[in-house]
Amino acid sequence: MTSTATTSPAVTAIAARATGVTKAYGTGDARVLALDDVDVAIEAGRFTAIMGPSGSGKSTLLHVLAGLDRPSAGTITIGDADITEMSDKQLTLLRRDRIGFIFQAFNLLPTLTAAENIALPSKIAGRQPDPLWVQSVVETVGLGDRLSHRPSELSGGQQQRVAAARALAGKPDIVFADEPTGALDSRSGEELLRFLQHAVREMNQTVVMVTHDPAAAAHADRVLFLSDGDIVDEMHNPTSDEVLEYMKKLGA
Ligand SMILES: Nc1ncnc2c1ncn2[C@@H]1O[C@H](COP(=O)(O)OP(=O)(O)OP(=O)(O)O)[C@@H](O)[C@H]1O
Repeated sequence: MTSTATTSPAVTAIAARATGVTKAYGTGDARVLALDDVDVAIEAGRFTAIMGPSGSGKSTLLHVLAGLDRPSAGTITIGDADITEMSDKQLTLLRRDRIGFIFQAFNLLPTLTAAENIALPSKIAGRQPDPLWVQSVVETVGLGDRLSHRPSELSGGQQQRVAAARALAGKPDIVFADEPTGALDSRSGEELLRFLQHAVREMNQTVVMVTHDPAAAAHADRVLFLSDGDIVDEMHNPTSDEVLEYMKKLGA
């Protein structure tokens, strides 16, 4: 017997969506199709990891979703906004006001303290961040008395946690992280991933992370697998071993 809808499916808000997204680089013989007709919805309040072999299109997908690069075809929405319709200026403002970024290189300003680095994006935007929110981000990131230190006085792991706190301080609609643990030792990487996990589970943030590391991907709620420019599969609440096995199947 097939059961008809006795319970309605949970309605999940979509933080970002790609529809029919293609990204080509170069022309003629040198043309590379980095993304080939990708459709994906990134759910709000969840931690999504993007994995795939080298050259499969992970960074390109992250960059077009985040409005750092424009697709050759297809549409990207952030919340209700179609960012592919936006002018460069509108896109810059959207990135500034609604998106948080964490890159492999921490990109902190060396002359500012950790606390000043965290506050900088809001300051540039002329916004007064919610002090209680910033306090909870800073407490969770566990930097304690290091907040008054400059980046050169912090370990790589501490610097990346400052960068993560900076990305979250403005309470963005979505945070994009490109290989955020790539330059960290495994213990520092684990601390950063726990912080991102906490930001999603306890603070209802939305995080999308590209990673090469199955152990990092296992911190996510959902892992998307890319191969040759398209999403070929996904896993929910995976273990590191399950992700590793699947990556072997993809020939990575
Ligand atoms: N600016 C560019 N110009 C030309 N080709 C590019 C450019 N950026 C990426 N590509 C090509 O697009 C494809 C996808 O690249 P992308 O960097 O998105 O893959 P990736 O999965 O993130 O790779 P990796 O894991 O090695 O970082 C590759 O073939 C790459 O060489």
